Amino acid sequence: MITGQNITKTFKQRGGVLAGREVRALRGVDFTIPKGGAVSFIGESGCGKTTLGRIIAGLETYDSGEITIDGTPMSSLRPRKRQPHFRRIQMIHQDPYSALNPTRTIHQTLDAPLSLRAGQTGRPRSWVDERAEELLALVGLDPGYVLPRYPHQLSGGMRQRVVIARALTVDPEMLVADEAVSMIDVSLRLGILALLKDLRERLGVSVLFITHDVATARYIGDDGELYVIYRGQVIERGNVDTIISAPVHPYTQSLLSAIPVLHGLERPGEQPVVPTEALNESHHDAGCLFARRCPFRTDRCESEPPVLGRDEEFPQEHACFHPRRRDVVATPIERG
Ligand SMILES: Nc1ncnc2c1ncn2[C@@H]1O[C@H](COP(=O)(O)OP(=O)(O)OP(=O)(O)O)[C@@H](O)[C@H]1O
Repeated sequence: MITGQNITKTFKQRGGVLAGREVRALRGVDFTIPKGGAVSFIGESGCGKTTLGRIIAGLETYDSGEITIDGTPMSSLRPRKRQPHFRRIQMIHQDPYSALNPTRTIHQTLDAPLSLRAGQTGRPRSWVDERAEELLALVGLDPGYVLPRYPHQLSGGMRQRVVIARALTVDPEMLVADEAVSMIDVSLRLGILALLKDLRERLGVSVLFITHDVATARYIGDDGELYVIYRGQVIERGNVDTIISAPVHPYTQSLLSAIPVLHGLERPGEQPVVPTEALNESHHDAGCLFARRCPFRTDRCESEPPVLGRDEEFPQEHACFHPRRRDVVATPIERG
């Protein structure tokens, strides 16, 4: 199990007109990813979901907070001693082509980490080739066809399967799939999602999806948890089906709506949700971060920050003073 408490991260813009300006990518995020569980982080571009995924995978530092992997708080270890823990969390990036070395055959790509693993675990050399074939078969590829080939000789879907096979060489506890199907041909996406779902079921590996696409979040399993992130904060969290079928935060409602903006359905005549880019993000952090875009805001929202929590009325957690089921048109979902 992997947990995070109050994770914060601020970036300083390096170049351009905004050089020196601070970007609060994460403003105190808590999360729990159970063993074998499926969690999705969803939110619009720039909300901080990739930063959080990279922190969980040990690829990015964080300013404050604590990450605990299988009961061990990472702050109790020196950076070098953290590596073996984070190695068990493998990231699958959106572009499988750039993730693979174009000058290496798939055999060479898998041989390196497997040889290392064999050395660590005292296995014979013959195990390396056997395991490479086994892993390729596990991800739905024909080892005989794939092993001698270079990445450019494979389709995008095949390449992403190779990336997943490579991630499996270290017997990971968790796969972090960051928009893992967004650059793959639409016809092949479902196959990759089905594979991740299958690996979860067969190997007990947990899967973290980072996506802006609600259908992806939902596909992985109806026991999955959904975290809706807005400007570095989790604003709604709970069972994926519960949130998708009955979101209570106006931001989630606007995100799930088939139409690009949520009109003031509850209070006709109110202004619709304002796109983020229309706002100056640097001010108005005193109250709810969504207040200026929200058609349901009141004075309280402008001055007091709502805290993520559960009340008696709704099963999911939310950070809103005016949670309510509203009649939004959700994106149609197809689940295999
Ligand atoms: N290395 C960096 N240096 C400076 N700012 C950064 C860096 N990485 C991320 N940011 C900023 O932090 C914020 C969160 O970025 P992040 O990539 O985590 O968001 P995201 O929700 O994953 O967006 P996207 O879906 O577009 O990848 C953004 O404002 C982004 O510009």
